[in-house]
Amino acid sequence: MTRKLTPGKLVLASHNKGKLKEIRALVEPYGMEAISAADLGLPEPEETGTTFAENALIKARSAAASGYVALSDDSGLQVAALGGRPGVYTADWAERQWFEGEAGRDWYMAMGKVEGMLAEMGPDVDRSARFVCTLALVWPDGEELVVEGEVQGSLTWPPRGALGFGYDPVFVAKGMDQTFAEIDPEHKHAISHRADAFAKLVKAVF
Ligand SMILES: O=P(O)(O)OP(=O)(O)OP(=O)(O)OC[C@H]1O[C@@H](n2cnc3c(O)ncnc32)[C@H](O)[C@@H]1O
Ligand SMILES: [Mg+2]
Repeated sequence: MTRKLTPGKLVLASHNKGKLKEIRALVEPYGMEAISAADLGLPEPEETGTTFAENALIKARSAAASGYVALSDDSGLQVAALGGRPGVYTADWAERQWFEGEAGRDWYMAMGKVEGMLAEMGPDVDRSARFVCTLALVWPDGEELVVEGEVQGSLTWPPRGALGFGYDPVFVAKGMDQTFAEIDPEHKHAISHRADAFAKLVKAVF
């Protein structure tokens, strides 16, 4: 049985403002006081893993060195026709996309690359994609928990909507017409890859 999380401080080991906002909204109802790694002045570790779980653990272990329980999120977009790419490298394809609030839409450049590759495959190319989210929870004494969530959907182009973050304007979940950037945050929180992973975390630790 996994250890339970008692209300108190929780370090969010992410430097992505969009993610931080979503994770805060998910954990605060459970009595957790979310502080970001940047607020604590923690360094941003290099994501050298080849899986979402490895990268999530790298980030959470590094933040747990602060002495607080740490929660990290490693996520990405997997495009079926591209054999699951960009996957773990989604942020790399978008370069430093977590600055997008201030500095423009780097994910848009990454999507230029994705759309270019899909276009070469012809007009009938399969546009199925999924978002994956792996959450890692690490206690300062080394206990660890990893959970994974996903949401199936497809890519749309051109982008639509101004809500959410990252690739939300080009992702339409299965059975929906609107992109993740066109629906209310509450709606995204109910069906997203992050919500799916978080539901598993809640079952285990609350
Ligand atoms: O590592 P941290 O500091 O948490 O921030 P990051 O942005 O580098 O995050 P990842 O390494 O996990 O890369 C995830 C990529 O997938 C994108 N992404 C993840 N979840 C998303 C969501 O819900 N909507 C849109 N894009 C998302 C995100 O913008 C990144 O480009
Ligand atoms: Mg990252």
